[in-house]
Amino acid sequence: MAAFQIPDAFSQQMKAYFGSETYAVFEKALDADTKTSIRLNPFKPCEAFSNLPSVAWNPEGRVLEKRPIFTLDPLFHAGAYYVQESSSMFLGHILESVCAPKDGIYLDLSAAPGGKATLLGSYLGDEGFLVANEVIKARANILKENIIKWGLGNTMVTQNDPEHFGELHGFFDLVLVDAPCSGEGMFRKDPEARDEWSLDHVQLCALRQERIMDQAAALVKAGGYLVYSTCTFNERENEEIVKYVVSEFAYEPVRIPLLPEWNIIESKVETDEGQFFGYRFFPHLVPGEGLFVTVLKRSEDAEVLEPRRVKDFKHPFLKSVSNAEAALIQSQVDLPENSIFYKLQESVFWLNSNFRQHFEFLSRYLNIKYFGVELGQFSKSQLIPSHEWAMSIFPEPGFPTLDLDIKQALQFLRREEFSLTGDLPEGWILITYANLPLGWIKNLGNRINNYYPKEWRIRMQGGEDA
Ligand SMILES: C[S@@+](CC[C@H](N)C(=O)[O-])C[C@H]1O[C@@H](n2cnc3c(N)ncnc32)[C@H](O)[C@@H]1O
Repeated sequence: MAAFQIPDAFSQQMKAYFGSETYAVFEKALDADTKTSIRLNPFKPCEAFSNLPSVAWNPEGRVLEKRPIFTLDPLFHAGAYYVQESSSMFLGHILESVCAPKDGIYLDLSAAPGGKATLLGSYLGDEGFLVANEVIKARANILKENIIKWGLGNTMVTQNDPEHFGELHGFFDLVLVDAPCSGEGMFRKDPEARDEWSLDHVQLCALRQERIMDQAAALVKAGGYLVYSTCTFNERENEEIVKYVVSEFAYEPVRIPLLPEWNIIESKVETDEGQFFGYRFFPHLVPGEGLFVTVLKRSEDAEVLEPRRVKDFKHPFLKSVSNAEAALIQSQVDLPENSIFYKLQESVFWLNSNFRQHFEFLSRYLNIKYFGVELGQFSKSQLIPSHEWAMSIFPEPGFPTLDLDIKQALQFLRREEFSLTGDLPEGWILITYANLPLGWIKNLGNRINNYYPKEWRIRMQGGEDA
């Protein structure tokens, strides 16, 4: 028996959905090669991908001719792009179509590794604020790393179970639930997913999705949006969940405009509350993976929770920064006017002060793993810059910059020793590749210390000839 066969019960289900003839085309597509795509970071512009075709529904998406070794591309480590299959990038089209408020507070409830969270962050830019949450600790760490690399400073990474959001009903302008699912849409990209599939697993996933939606649907404020997606085709985990949500909460349908050549299938979901819409991506019709997504609008008479003012901010780990310390930071670092600072352990963090009240309110309930931009630590009144700061889109004025070629950049990313010729100033130097920051070195005169984080260093050899 061949490895990773398509399960019989799955074939029957899909035959019933498509009919035998279309099913045969669909099944064939499950064994075809996938197309690799990336989504560019609009705040870290680079020329490298300008000649590649865009993803049809997302101008920041690019379709690659073949899959490169991303580990050996310094631009990948610089956060210039995120590797994301193209169906998932439809979220960008949804945000634009519904004119989701750019100055809103968004929540991505199941955000790791961060594909959709970085897309939401790009959309919000410096106007809005995103809570990117992941319940599983190891996955929350990966999410944090990806948010740091994306570098926008508009995101707070939390590690909480959806149940922990119970005090935040009506708080968010938009909530995304990209739910854990039976993964039928991954049968092409990840054939092992076929072996993990069973009807029992589908049912287990659906019940978990209902539990997650019991929490998530309550978190959206009146007039806000709930976006629900899965990477499965199963109606039990898709259309049935839409029916479940609208039977429990007051939501209105949202219809997203499509171009016929995109080959995205609109699914009409008939409920006791009227007709709702879902969008289905099938591998024989689109270049990306299988996906289902729906958008619902919370009724205007639902609740709205404004963050209550926290008079004297108190938190077990997070401390406010005194006016004197804030002035010292501002004197050494050229940051936007709307800046506020906090200390976590010994590190100083920057946050957009427009979101101070929201952040302080959220910090009462959520387990914070990262937020804003970690700037560094003070030593004798001097700020020792952090790697997180180097990865952020804030300029690093006052620090000299050195742009490396591909060979040197890979040596830097491997934390290998390398020599640099020319007149280098002593002290901290920001290392860049194609003018995008990669991290810090410190020139001590007789040697150079490489401050690329040990846990991020690349172990793969090669790539210098790219
Ligand atoms: C499909 S993935 C999310 C992918 C992510 N949105 C992205 O675009 O990169 C689903 C996530 O839900 C998380 N998860 C698992 N069980 C969960 C639960 N009970 N509640 C919320 N999230 C859960 C998983 O750990 C996983 O990271």
